[in-house]
Amino acid sequence: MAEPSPPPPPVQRFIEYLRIKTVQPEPDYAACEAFLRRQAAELGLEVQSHAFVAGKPVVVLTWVGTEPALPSIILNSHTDVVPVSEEFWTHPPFDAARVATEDGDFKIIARGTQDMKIVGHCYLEAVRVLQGRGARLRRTLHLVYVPDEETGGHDGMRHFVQSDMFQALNAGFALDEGMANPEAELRVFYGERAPCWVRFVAHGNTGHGSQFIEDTAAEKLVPIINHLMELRGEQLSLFRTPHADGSRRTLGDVTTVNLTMLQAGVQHNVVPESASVCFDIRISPTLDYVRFRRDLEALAAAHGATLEMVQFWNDNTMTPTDASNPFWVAFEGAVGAMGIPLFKEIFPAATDARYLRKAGVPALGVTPLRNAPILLHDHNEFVKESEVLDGIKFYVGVISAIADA
Ligand SMILES: CSCC[C@H](NC=O)C(=O)O
Ligand SMILES: [Zn+2]
Ligand SMILES: [Zn+2]
Repeated sequence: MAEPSPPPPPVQRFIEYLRIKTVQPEPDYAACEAFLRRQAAELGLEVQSHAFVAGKPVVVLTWVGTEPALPSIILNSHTDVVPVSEEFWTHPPFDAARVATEDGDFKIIARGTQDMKIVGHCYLEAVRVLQGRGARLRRTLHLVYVPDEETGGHDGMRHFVQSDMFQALNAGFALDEGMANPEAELRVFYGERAPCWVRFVAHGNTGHGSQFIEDTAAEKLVPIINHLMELRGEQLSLFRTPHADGSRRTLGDVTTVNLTMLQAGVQHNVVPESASVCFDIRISPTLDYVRFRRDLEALAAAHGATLEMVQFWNDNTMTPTDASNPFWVAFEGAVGAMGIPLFKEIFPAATDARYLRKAGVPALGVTPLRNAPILLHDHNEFVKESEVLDGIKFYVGVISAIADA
């Protein structure tokens, strides 16, 4: 059989990015920064890098616009990827194998292809295309590469948005990640659900497992668990009920509740002195998060348990998707001109865009993968070569429009 032709240069560079092991919990950020600096040098972009936490750099590549006093555009992406269970992969997850498909395309198989190196890579390639055409954009572009999104952004974007370095960017609008869609529309995320990770802890009487011990730790947790499971049931029914106009509800429209950890006990015949239960709750912006938090506190108190807020995001700023937002108008126009249908949604999980929105920078979450399986955090994550090349064209159109808005 004939050797397949080598990948086109933009795909070759994508493969190079994917081979850098920026995998949690010990991402190789040094190699990643070196890669980004090489790209910036080729493209004549200015580079700023600052590690707010040792060894975890935020790298900003800047293409100055013709009107640098205007608010700038942030093109954000995280460089870290989630761990792999290598035994479930058909190809080593950091080889970035290029495998021919029957329809003449290729699969690029690697951790981070969808989440979200395709996005960070396409930003750079789009700049390369625009520069090749001799284009000049009005607004300054900042390609921002942040660490540690996958662990909540606490060591990356959280510090960055509070920094002078961020203030100096004078950002007016941002793009960040979205999610693939098995359907034909491009999903565009204009807000996110607030992550709320809670732990209820109860203490109680102990004794021999053969007795009627009263007021035990575990039984204090039972009504708490029941209450939250009831809420879960209500929200699940709501999720399955279409909107009044017949359109289906998405996860972003409802609040999900999952019991994720339970702990108690030392031995089968010993009534445990303490017990704890953890929930991963994602609060829809349709719910009042301040009141929700108070209700959880009251629930714990009513049953003699303590409540630990492991994560609580106290903001639900949404990016306007109407004529009041000139960047939305430009985005929607550019996407429409490419003949791509849009589907507006609230992101079900948490991305770094929440820090940007809270800091006052309107942000949209987009990953240019349509008619494609959702593989983020999954085994055998891949994108097709044609999707990378189409993604570059997508950002050429979108970036030109929003940078001239
Ligand atoms: C609360 S920070 C956790 C962030 C994480 N983001 C991506 O998966 C998530 O679980 O949504
Ligand atoms: Zn991501
Ligand atoms: Zn992720």
